[in-house]
Amino acid sequence: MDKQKLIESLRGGLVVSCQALMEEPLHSSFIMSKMALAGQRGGAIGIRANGIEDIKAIKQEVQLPVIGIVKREYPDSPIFITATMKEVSEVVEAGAEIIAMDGTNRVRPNGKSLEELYLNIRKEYPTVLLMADISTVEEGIRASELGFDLIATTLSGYTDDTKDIPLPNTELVKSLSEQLDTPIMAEGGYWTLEDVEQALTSGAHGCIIGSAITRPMEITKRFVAKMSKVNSSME
Ligand SMILES: CC(=O)N[C@H](C=O)[C@@H](O)[C@H](O)[C@H](O)COP(=O)(O)O
Repeated sequence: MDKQKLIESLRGGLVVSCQALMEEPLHSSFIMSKMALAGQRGGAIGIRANGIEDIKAIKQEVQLPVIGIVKREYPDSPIFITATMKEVSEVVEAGAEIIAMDGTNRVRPNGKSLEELYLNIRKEYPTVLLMADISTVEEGIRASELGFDLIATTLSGYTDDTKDIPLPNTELVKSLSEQLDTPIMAEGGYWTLEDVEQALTSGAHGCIIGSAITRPMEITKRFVAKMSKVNSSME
């Protein structure tokens, strides 16, 4: 599929993020591939996944385009989503159609700038689609100026500058989609049907949902918290 067709195929649709890190109960490429299959059968138009093994397992199980990342922590930087060329190469090698990477203005590993990494990727892999995971309007604008194909609001709420902003941040979606032609994917903290309606009416190109669909421990916690509250109010 060519770049434009792939971007168009995401319009108005749901991407299911299938991720379980080492410390999570569902950590397993097999389980993630079945989560992806459930997403595909449910009508999702794409899958977001972390790590070579998960991406490969998912690509064997579903026919949907995959937005790939590699989460890895570095001692000299807070950036953990596809932070360097090493992770980019891993995502490409795993066969993901779209590479998502941190697009914030924070210090990157080895002191590299976002622009340096971006240019390097375009040189090495001229045909891949690139998604910038950003946290603020300024970062979204910068990512668009650099030439990213897609922007996602993934990191709003997860950086020092945005940690107090309530999620989902549909204001960020609205502001970016009003100012930019680059498609904006709503991602981060979407839990309800009203949230996705708000994302689309705010101009989102599509919506990426993880925890509310693929993290049963988090879903359980949410119900338990609500029930505890109700229980205490009835005492
Ligand atoms: C901040 C961060 O590390 N976000 C990650 C990015 O890939 C995932 O852990 C999230 O699940 C994903 O962004 C979807 O968001 P939510 O699970 O809230 O629907």
